[in-house]
Amino acid sequence: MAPLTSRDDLVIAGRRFRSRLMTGTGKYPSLEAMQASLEASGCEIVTVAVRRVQSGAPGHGGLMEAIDWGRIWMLPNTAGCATAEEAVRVARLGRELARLAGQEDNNFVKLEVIPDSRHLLPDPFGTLEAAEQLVKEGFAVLPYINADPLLAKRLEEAGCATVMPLGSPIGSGQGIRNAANIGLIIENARVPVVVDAGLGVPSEAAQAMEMGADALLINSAIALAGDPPAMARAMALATEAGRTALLAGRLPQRAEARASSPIEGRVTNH
Ligand SMILES: CC(=O)[C@@H](O)[C@H](O)COP(=O)(O)O
Repeated sequence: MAPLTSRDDLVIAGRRFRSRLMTGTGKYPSLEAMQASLEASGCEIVTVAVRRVQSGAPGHGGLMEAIDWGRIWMLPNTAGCATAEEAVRVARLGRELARLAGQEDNNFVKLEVIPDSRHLLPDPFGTLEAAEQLVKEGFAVLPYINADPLLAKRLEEAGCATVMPLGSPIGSGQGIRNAANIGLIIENARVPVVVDAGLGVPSEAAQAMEMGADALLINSAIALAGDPPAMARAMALATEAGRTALLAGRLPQRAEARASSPIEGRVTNH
């Protein structure tokens, strides 16, 4: 484990980031609230729904101009794609979007293949198929998946740059509902594990980082908070607190109490 004094960067596909909190751009009450929140979060990676930007969906007009792409690394995502074929097509458009933002060398894509509009759960088969194709095309693929340790391993073997297991369904704010499986993914992964979706409050962000997640992606909990920039800051602090605690090493849990002060030599009446 890295000593606390050394730099503790997140490295994805050879690119280094100081911040371990990624954010999104959807659901904000205004572009100004989004800008202030990105600033307050200290994030360096922001995911953008390629289809929504291209179609100028509500809240997405002016989005490209509202973000300082000199500072923020774009993570185009394939939200709205129900099949592998669609996702591959939208990923290619995402690469163009990053170029338009001046990021010529950006080959990142957050792969989402989601046929289920009610629970927004990803299709594991379509995700693997699309990931294999995109890796062949030179993308750094960050796949959004259910917390399935075997799928995570298959995606890593296929050459994905990270795996992104969901804590609970997108936008649900239910926190980490599958801690045991996320723990197994973390234990076995040789690529960064990014817990994506469902985190509702900072304590859940800290929990995921304490478990050993390498990074988090949080959108709804920030965008839909009463005060989005304040929540963005709280999430950033929690992400850092969780990471620092992990590196510090926790007190072993015990079944029985242990006195905080030494009991030898104390003055007693008996
Ligand atoms: C923005 C994004 O790419 C999603 O994966 C998702 O929206 C994140 O989940 P929450 O909105 O639940 O944080």
